[in-house]
Amino acid sequence: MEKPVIVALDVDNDQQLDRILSQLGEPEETTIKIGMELFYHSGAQLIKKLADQGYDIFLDLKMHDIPNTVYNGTKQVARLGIKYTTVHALGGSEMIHAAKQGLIAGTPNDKSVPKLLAVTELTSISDDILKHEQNCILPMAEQVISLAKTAKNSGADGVICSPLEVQNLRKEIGDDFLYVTPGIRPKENSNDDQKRTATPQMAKEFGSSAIVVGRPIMLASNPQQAYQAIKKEFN
Ligand SMILES: O=C(O)c1cc(=O)[nH]c(=O)n1[C@@H]1O[C@H](COP(=O)(O)O)[C@@H](O)[C@H]1O
Repeated sequence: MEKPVIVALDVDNDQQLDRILSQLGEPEETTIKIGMELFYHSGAQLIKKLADQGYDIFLDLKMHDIPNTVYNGTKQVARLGIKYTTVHALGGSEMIHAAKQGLIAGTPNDKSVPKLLAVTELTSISDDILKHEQNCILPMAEQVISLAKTAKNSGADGVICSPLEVQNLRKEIGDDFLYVTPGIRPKENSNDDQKRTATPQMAKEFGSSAIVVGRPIMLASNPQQAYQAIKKEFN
């Protein structure tokens, strides 16, 4: 089976949204990511509408708050018929556990519980930022492993990390866990604000379970072509 190329729909208006969706293909075969930009613009109604059309939806709200607040937050998003959602692993084991419990409590009986993905270190964080701004004493590779272990032990279904970390994570944590990787840049694209990047081909070789791609598709002169090329390179 093809591994998902999750398209980050980072737009803030319906025209752009419709234009891009019309280029991605059948909803039943397409996974889309709705992040803060579109969710704060269009809200829960849009998520329900797209889920009803058959899209697999990754609702990326990166919750990071006290456990009680996150529990109540994920309980609400579980009602929307989404497939994945996110929290920051840095919120800690109690918070990740609460997020999972909220998802279980909020999922209607006829639906599957959304998969909980914990963001390790954002792909926009460099070694230098980790050391000098986050004052982290571990190197990036070890910090990501440590956060991923906490996530797994707290009930998360997978992590968000850079493709560069997946091989190590699979060795340390195993294959029964999702490794979803943004920071994807085909050779011809610039890195923008991303720091720990890889091509779709590298992500495939390193063992990413799925890749998340935004601007290389959204800003392409031909998004349909860019999406198809990335799918082919990753699978
Ligand atoms: O949780 C995410 O999806 C995420 C985590 C991370 O560490 N880095 C990261 O880029 N993302 C998201 O992945 C997408 C990447 O977008 P592009 O850099 O445009 O491909 C954005 O929607 C980010 O919010």
